[in-house]
Amino acid sequence: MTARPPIPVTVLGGFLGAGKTTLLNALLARGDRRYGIMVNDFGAINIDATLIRRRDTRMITLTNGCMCCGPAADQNAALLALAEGGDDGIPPDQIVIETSGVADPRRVAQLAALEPGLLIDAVVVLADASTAEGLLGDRLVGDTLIRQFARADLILLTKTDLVNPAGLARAQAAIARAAPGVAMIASPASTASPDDGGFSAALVASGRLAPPAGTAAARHLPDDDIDHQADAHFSSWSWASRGPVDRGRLLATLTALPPGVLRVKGVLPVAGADGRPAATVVQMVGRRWRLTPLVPAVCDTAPALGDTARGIGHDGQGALVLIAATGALPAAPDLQTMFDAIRL
Ligand SMILES: Nc1nc2c(ncn2[C@@H]2O[C@H](COP(=O)(O)OP(=O)(O)OP(=O)(O)O)[C@@H](O)[C@H]2O)c(=O)[nH]1
Repeated sequence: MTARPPIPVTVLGGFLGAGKTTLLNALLARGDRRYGIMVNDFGAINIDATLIRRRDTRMITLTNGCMCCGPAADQNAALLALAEGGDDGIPPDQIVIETSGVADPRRVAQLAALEPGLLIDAVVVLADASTAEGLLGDRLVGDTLIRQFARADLILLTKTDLVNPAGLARAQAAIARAAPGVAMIASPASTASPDDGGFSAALVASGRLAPPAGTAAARHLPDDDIDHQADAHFSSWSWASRGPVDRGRLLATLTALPPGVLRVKGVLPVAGADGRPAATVVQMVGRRWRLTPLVPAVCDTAPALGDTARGIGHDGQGALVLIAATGALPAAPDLQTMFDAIRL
C-alpha cells in the first residue's frame, strides 16, 4: 500500500477587506483542482460563507474569534475533516484556509503544520494598495498589519486599480519597511478589478500564487513574536434585517458611520426605486462602499459544515457585520437604532 502524499495547504491572510474572498473565488472559478476550503470570519455571522462561490468544493466555516488564537483542536479537527474528503471520501488536491482579517496567518499555518497529512506550501498575505500605507501607520491597527506582512511568504498587492503609480510605490515602500525581505508582487492596474476574474484571476493564471522556492519554510519566527490576543484588539457588531431594507437609507447610514468602523459586510434584501427587494452584497472597506447583486453559491456538494450564514440572502433573510478596532465601534444600542431605521 502506498502512503497518501500530504495535501498542500495554502493560508490566505490579509487585513479586513484586502480581497481574500475575491481571490478565493477566482481560484475556485478556475475549476482545475479539487479544493477543500476553510473560512474563518470575524464576527458572530460568517458572511464569507455566503460570498464564496463554491462548485464541487468541500467547505468548512469557523465563525468568530481569531483562528490563530482559538483552540487548535477546533481548527485541526476541521482540517482533518476536509482532508478526508466529502461523502465520496476523495481527498482534495489542495486546501486553502482563508483567515479572518485580524488573524495572524503564520500562526494558523503553524497549527495546521502539526497534522502529519498536511504540508504548508505558502502563507500568502494580501495587501490593499489603496489603504496599506495609512493602516500600517495607524495607532490601533498598524501592529496587526505589520505582523501579518512580516510573517508572510508572499505578499500580493490588490486594488492597484485604485492608486496611481506614486501611491503604489508608497504602498510598496511602506510594506517593504514592515516586512523586509518578503517577496511582494503587484498586478498591473489594468488587470485589477473589484470582481472575480480581474487581478486575482490573472494572478492565479500566471502561476505566481506561490512563494519563490526556498522561502516557505524559512519564515518561522519565534513563538513569542505572535500576538495571541490579536482578536482582542477588534470588536464586531452584527445585525439581522429580518425583512427588506431601503437602499437610500442604507447608503445614508453606511456613509454616516464613524471612520473607526474599518469594515462592513453582509447580504441584505435591498429594495430600490421599484420597491422590490433583491438579495444584495454590501461591502464597505474604510470609506469605500459597494452594493452588488448576490450571485448564489453553486453548491453541488453538502452544505458547509458549521455554516452559520445559511439562509442569508434567501427568504428575506439578511445580515450585516461591522468591525472596528476595540473602542472605535459605536455603542450597540446606537447602532441598533441606526440600522433598525433602514427597515422598510
Ligand atoms: N477596486 C478593487 N476592488 C477589489 C479588488 N479586490 C477586491 N476588491 C473589493 O474589495 C471588497 C472586499 O473584498 P473581499 O474579497 O471581500 O475582502 P476580504 O479580504 O475577503 O474581506 P474580509 O474577509 O472582511 O477581511 C469587495 O467590495 C471587493 O469587490 C481589486 O483588485 N480592486
